Amino acid sequence: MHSAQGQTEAAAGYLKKASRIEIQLFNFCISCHGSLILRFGSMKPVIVVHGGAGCIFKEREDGSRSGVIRAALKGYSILKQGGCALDAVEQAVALMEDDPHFNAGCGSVLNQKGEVEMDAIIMDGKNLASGAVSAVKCIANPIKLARLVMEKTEHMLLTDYGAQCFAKAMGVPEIPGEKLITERSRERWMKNLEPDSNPHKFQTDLGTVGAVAIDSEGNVACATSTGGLTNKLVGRVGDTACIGSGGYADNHVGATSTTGHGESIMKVVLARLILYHMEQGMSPEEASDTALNWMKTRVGGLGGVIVVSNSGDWAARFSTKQMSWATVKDDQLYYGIYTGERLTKSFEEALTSEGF
Ligand SMILES: COC(=O)C[C@H](N)C(=O)O
Repeated sequence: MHSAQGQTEAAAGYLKKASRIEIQLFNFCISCHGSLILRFGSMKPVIVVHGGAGCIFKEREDGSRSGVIRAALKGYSILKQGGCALDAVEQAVALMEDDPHFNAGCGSVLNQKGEVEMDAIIMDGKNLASGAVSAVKCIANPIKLARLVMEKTEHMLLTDYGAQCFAKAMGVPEIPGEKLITERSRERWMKNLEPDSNPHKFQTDLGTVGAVAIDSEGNVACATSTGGLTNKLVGRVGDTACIGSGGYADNHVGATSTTGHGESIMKVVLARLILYHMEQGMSPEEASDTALNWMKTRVGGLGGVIVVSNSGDWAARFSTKQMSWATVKDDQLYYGIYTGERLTKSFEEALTSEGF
């Protein structure tokens, strides 16, 4: 054992042993590129939510602000209790679907026929599993149905009648379509039908909802839900239901959820594009701005995004006039609606002021 070879063998043996010890001490994983990621202890959880990019009308501003804050608090509470990122994003989005201030679930905009048709997607960054529904009617929480598609089928996207049959089979209660329609969405629909109406007027104040999160295990997830565009053609499927456009999550990079002009988002595959920029070394903020700028210059589309990286860095960026968003990290809430606005409160204080 005094030869150089002997020493090398001894060192190799020691390393083998040491790495076995490390395996026992630390939670670790090997990425598909073969790099070893050691996680010392657990990740700090982070959640970011949005309530839609666009031009938020004054009458919807307070409701939209408080809706995203409540959703972020809900999601963060789940993460803080050791819950997983998937549960946090699903519950945060479901809360906003139930809130009539947003264009998702109850409060969804109406299609040309005056009906609600909703799209939703959820994705698990651990294994790239994803589930989506498009053009679904008469259910309260499309995001929950999307999760069932992910977990109970071998498919990734169910649409319209097929999604409705699946919902029935899963015991998801069917509700009257009227229950999803608010006074505001019906008024807009009627105004848009007037011959001299400006078809773009209400297209800017919509309110799609979304969430991204990282949990204490380092798993990321995203969820997005929408009623789509006002007075859209029956059967129109937007970006929200399409993997890579409305959202994407991959533990090797991070997670993102998008909002804005769906047809533009689909043309540049916005969610995956942001993660691609991050893979090339950009921060979540740089990647978001670069991708949003590309969408604007290449196809003339505006939108907004939320991002969390696999190291817990986050961003909420938009090229529209406004986007309501809220984040909780390190027990601190951050939120805003206007460009450059970043208000903050402690998590505990926010829980009390929101009546949780
Ligand atoms: C803010 O509006 C939206 O996000 C709409 C959604 N992206 C759609 O086109 O279906």
